[in-house]
Amino acid sequence: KMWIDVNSESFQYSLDHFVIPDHYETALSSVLIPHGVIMDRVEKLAKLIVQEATGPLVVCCVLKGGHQFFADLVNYIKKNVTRGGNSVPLSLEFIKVKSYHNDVSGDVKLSLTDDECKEFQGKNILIVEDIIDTGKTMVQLLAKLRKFSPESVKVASLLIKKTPLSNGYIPDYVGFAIPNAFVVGYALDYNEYFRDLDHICVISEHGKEKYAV
Ligand SMILES: O=P(O)(O)OC[C@H]1O[C@H](OP(=O)(O)OP(=O)(O)O)[C@H](O)[C@@H]1O
Ligand SMILES: Oc1ncnc2c1N=NC2
Ligand SMILES: [Mg+2]
Ligand SMILES: [Mg+2]
Repeated sequence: KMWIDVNSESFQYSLDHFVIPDHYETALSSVLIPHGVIMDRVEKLAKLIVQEATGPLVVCCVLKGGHQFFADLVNYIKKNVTRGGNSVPLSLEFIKVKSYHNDVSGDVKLSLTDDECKEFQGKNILIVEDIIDTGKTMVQLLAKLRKFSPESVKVASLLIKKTPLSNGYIPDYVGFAIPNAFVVGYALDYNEYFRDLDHICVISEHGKEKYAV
């Protein structure tokens, strides 16, 4: 199978079994993916990506939510070599995309100037995202990037959500498929809260009310 399928019944851990920042204790309902498991999966994704790399990569972080996965993935990529024993030269790009208010997807706001896009022309791009939920962000981002005729574009997303709202987009590399719940932590936020939480957790109803905007 391409990814680890997280079915909510057998995978949710009690908050009591992990170190959780005091300031978030009452705003979370469970730990879905502990930080250590995330790191072990990211290490494997890095190995797969390097094995399939055919030359230098432009690794593109989709801010803000993608930053932690991007940082850890790039660190692991640097430790790997291709099947032919070659290391993979990397250059790094950062683009900011925003569409969520509370736990609802709105208009996708893409801050990508044409100058920045010139960096992508004729290059092998790896887009790094935290989650594919409805798929709106990625479909719109890919449409914009394709206009700058890159050599190739691949997408790595740590998570994909099993939601009826999905437009069916599936990335090239996926860490975990998660249940249809709003998750936070490992740079995933709810109105900018929880990015400072290491584990991927399910937000509680109290947390949604407490941090609603
Ligand atoms: O598949 P979709 O339904 O489009 O949702 C996924 C996107 O939404 C979130 O970004 P958000 O708008 O919260 O901005 P952020 O990355 O700054 O948190 C997330 O980081 C993905 O980029
Ligand atoms: O579950 C989620 N948690 C945080 N951010 C997002 C989510 N789904 N789309 C964006
Ligand atoms: Mg995002
Ligand atoms: Mg967000």
